[in-house]
Amino acid sequence: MSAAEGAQGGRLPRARLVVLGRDGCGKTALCVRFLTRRFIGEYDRQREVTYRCRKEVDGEPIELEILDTANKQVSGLPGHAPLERSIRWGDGFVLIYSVTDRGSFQAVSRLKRLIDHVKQALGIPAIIVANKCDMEGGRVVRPEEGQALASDLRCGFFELSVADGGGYEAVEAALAALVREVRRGALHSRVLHVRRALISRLARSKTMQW
Ligand SMILES: Nc1nc2c(ncn2[C@@H]2O[C@H](COP(=O)(O)OP(=O)(O)OP(=O)(O)O)[C@@H](O)[C@H]2O)c(=O)[nH]1
Repeated sequence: MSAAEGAQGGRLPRARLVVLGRDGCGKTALCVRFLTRRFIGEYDRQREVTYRCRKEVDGEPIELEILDTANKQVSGLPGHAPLERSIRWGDGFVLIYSVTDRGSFQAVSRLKRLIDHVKQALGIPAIIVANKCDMEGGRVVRPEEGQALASDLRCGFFELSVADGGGYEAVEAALAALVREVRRGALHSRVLHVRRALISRLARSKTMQW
């Protein structure tokens, strides 16, 4: 796991985050907002892009790689090979939908199931972001529905607008929560690793005594 590897190898800890969601829900806008603090209205992007940046979360520096997946991948659900490759690569996941698009909301459960399936594990760090809450007039997904889905899937939940004045702070808070989860997961696997090593060493020394 990259966050753990970095800490042990003396390099800056790293985490790989993957942004997943239906086309047009604001994946690129979210990434660009996080990286540049700006909201840029239109993008012409067909392929996935990986962004790299250094940030501080809770006063500790971290190197982030953020994969902005292409919409083609998500509409190809389930079992689309490039999407599965992206999921295998990631340590933590942003599942984003637009509150103005029920289809994007429905895609979140399918994406989460795919993550659990590809990773063959439960409790993979993931957050749900309900985007475009500035478009109250066009809202078709209520905040309670998003909250209920997040509790069901055991994910953090953030309703925000990437476009709004406070968009940067909201996106930063959401991604910081995800980084914390990734760090917790990395710590947990380090503890398990040490525990396994100790048990096997103990077993070996007992064998020698006999
Ligand atoms: N009003 C409003 N518009 C937004 C918001 N976030 C993104 N948009 C707009 O929604 C459209 C789609 O945003 P993108 O970031 O390209 O969405 P995407 O999920 O990357 O789309 P694909 O690349 O097609 O998968 C753009 O016109 C954005 O300007 C938001 O919070 N509020």
